[in-house]
Amino acid sequence: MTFIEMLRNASAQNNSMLCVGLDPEPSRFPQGMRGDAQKIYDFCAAIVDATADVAGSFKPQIAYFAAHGAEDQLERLMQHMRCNAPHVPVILDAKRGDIGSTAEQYAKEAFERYGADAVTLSPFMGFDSIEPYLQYHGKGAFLLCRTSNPGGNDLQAQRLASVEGQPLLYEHVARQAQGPWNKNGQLGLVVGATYPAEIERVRALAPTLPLLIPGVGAQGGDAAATVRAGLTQDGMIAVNSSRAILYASSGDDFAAAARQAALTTRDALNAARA
Ligand SMILES: O=c1ccn([C@@H]2O[C@H](COP(=O)(O)O)[C@@H](O)[C@H]2O)c(=O)[nH]1
Repeated sequence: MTFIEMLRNASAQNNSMLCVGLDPEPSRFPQGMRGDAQKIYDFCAAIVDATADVAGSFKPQIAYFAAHGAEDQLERLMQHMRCNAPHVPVILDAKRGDIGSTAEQYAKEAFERYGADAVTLSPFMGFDSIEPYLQYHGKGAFLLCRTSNPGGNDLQAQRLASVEGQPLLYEHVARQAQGPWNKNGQLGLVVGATYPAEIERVRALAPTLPLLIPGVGAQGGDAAATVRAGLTQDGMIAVNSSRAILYASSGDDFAAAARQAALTTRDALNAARA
């Protein structure tokens, strides 16, 4: 099954456009685990188990594991998700971008070492930096397009004078991903929930691509505006929330609280469907 089929099936089965983000920060763990980087797997596995029937996708952010030398725990977590939530696709948020030969190694890391269903990529180095990921049949890749952070505009909103019609850089990325770059039919785009007008613009340029939309929850993006701007008949959305779910409680009830936060977010997204 391809990544896009998995995303469609999981979204339908769990009635969910919510992507549960896994950004484990030991200093924010509940009392008995606090500050202990050896507990990253236990913390994340508890969140996965509590949200497996609520999430349309999971998104571990690799930096939160690598910063603690916890890549082995990420491997175990990926295995845990495959066993305990096999219907939910996993998007490895790695934001890789490098020349082709190095990209081959990053693709191997994401899809062979970790067994991710999709990965996030920076398209800044052009198509040859994306191509190695497309060699993996059925695997997905989300290209950064209009990111959720305020500085995203520094480059992404610059006009490309060399391209016909003079689009903004993020508009050009959206067009390339919808068109000539989408060699395996599994490309998607990352667009921030903090910029609903840009989500709408990206959706107009890329009507059938899945959009990964971080920025609701801790970053304050509007869930309803996100759905109205991004969701269409042909275009799926995966709306990510990480900290607001992971740290809904700092007590021993953290997993139950995460589940409740995930349910509330999922229901808010569903309520905004047309
Ligand atoms: O434009 C982007 C691209 C990626 N992210 C990532 O999403 C989560 C957001 O976490 P919250 O706690 O829900 O704010 C995080 O992993 C970012 O690296 C993004 O925020 N914006």
